[in-house]
Amino acid sequence: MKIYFAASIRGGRNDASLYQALIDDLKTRHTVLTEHIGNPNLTADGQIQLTDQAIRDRDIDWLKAADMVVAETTNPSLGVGYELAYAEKIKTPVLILHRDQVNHLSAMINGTGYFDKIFSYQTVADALAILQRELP
Ligand SMILES: O=c1[nH]c(=O)n([C@H]2C[C@H](O)[C@@H](COP(=O)(O)O)O2)cc1CO
Repeated sequence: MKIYFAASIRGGRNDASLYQALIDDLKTRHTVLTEHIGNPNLTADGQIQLTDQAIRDRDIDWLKAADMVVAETTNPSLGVGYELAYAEKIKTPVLILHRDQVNHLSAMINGTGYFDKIFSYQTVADALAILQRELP
């Protein structure tokens, strides 16, 4: 499957190594369109070599091409919220991973019936087990 992995960039990069671990696992079985999100050298400035319009248009093209969106939502991100709403509009299936012990997922996501695969997890190993079970 082609997977659009969504996670925080300008919202903050504290979980960048976690994103990398999730992407590395998905890549063993699927194609990840947004590999850059796990890049440890990508800071909260974002992809400054591109214009914001180029980032947005490229990502929407990838979102339209994706079979599935996988989002790690613990670190709040406006961009991820936008991508999730877009996925809902174009009816792309979504899987959400969130660490409830860190914060509560936005009601605007948790309260949307379309998002019916929301998994709370604690450790990286838990998250990897969810991905391996749900996206074999
Ligand atoms: O440089 C970027 N590259 C990029 O692909 N994005 C996309 C992919 C991420 O899933 C999402 C992150 O949004 P934000 O930067 O608001 O946290 O937006 C966002 C930025 C910067 O906003």
